[in-house]
Amino acid sequence: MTAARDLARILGLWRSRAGWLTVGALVAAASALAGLALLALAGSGVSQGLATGTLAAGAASLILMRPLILLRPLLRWAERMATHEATFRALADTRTWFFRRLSERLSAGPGLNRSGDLLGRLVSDVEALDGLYLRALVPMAAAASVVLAVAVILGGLSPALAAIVAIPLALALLLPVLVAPFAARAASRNAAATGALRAEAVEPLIAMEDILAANAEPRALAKLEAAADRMDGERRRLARAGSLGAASGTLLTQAALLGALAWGLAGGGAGAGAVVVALFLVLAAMDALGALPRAGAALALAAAGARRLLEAADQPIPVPDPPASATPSGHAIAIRGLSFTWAPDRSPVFDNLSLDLPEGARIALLGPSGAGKSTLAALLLKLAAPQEGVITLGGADYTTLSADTVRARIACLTQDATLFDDTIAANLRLAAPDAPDPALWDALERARIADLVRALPDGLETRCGEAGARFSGGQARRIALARALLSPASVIILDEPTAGLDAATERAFLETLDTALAGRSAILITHRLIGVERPTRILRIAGGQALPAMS
Ligand SMILES: Nc1ncnc2c1ncn2[C@@H]1O[C@H](COP(=O)(O)OP(=O)(O)OP(=O)(O)O)[C@@H](O)[C@H]1O
Repeated sequence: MTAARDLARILGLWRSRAGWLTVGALVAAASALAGLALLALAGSGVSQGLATGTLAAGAASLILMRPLILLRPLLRWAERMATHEATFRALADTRTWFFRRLSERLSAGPGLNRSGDLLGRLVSDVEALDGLYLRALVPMAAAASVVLAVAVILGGLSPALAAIVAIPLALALLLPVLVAPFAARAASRNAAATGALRAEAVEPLIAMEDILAANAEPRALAKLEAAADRMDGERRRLARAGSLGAASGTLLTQAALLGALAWGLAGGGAGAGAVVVALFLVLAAMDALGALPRAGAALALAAAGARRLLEAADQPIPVPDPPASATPSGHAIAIRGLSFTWAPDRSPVFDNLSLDLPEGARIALLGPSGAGKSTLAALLLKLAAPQEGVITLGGADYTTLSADTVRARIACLTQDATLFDDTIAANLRLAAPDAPDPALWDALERARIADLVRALPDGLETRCGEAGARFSGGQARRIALARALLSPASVIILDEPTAGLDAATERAFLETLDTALAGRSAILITHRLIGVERPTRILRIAGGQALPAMS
């Protein structure tokens, strides 16, 4: 039941592709019917030959067969083209939809899932959905039209013969829905095992240096092998359900074949000619029905994929947007009576915290590790929402502001800011897509990294490597800092901006903080001040409160 509901929701996502999907199914049905017509004509030719003692009597059928002989491969080709085109479009839509849903849900908070598992959902679970259309719905539509045509053709010759042949064939049509529940458990475990395998592979690959340094390679490999074994086991179980379906399909088509023969031998009314036609029709139907047992496993796999996608996509949004955003007047920030905990079973990070950041102010926020400095940044960026208290930006309550509105006014250099595997210019333009090159150089100058970039043969076009691997930690941090400084936002949060910088560069950057942040408000999150930052206020986060502090 849940499976049917999940699959119906996925089909709902594909609504805008209904045209392509319907054309694909219709062409597939036409192609199957052309195959049926070909063998029906062959059967009728042979039966006329049998009746007159010479195959020449079937010449009329042969003439009719000629266009079909050309049409059939043409329809097959068109079927492949149309069904695959429809699938590619529907799956592309699903991926975009899923990615958007994830981006709304994973911005902060306790990790929903391991990244490798989420990657699995985005790739293999979405791919499993192609089976819903390509391997289940399309073959089922084609087979149903063939069985219907067999019943109609034979019904014209003999209703009894039509019943004997069409009933087992119609039963074979039910195979996908009968096989799917048997395959469901294995399919769902297979999907989970595939996700786990990806997670076991992705995590060590991302952190390979740490794995090698700890001599933990054999352990990582053993976990990977165990996950692969689990996945293989489930795939074997799935294959068993598929073979059971295939055997039942063969049994049913043979029952139709033998039924027609037995009816003929027993001297059924319509004569040998009708039996020959019936035999040819069953042979033609076997082609279309042959795909159905696989359709059962495909349905189960698609349902398992759909469940995993919807499970992740339906997580509650940590900070829902209001239906329409208010517009802040200015960018002064005020926090009143804020209480926040990351999860109900965790101790609160803030308890009745109040804080003001007037326009143009620069607050230095100090506090021991784990005090909640980065959590405050997450709350100000609307990546998390307080359980109690009010935050306002330019006089507007955060609950009336969309995340986009807030993030257009508040930029942040997070503690673990990442560089992407693209050029330096593209990494910088994440913050300001239309910024011209001189603005990029200006931001790099302010972050004290322009000289290094200038010395690179490709300058701004130098690729950063995955997670900025091309650069040292401190260099990558300064490029990320330049990105934050490039942002046109009026409030900048700098979470440990000088982490990874040597003392001289740190001092040089902090001394120029005034120019770097000219005209903007700023929150400087740091463990310690070195005396050159010139903040307008210094606060210490401790015990869930922001208290005035001496540096
Ligand atoms: N995304 C998150 N999900 C769940 N808990 C979190 C998350 N971020 C922080 N926490 C928890 O909130 C508390 C405050 O952490 P936070 O990172 O805000 O401290 P911090 O003052 O920035 O520390 P540090 O100086 O070490 O960076 C910690 O107990 C931490 O475990």
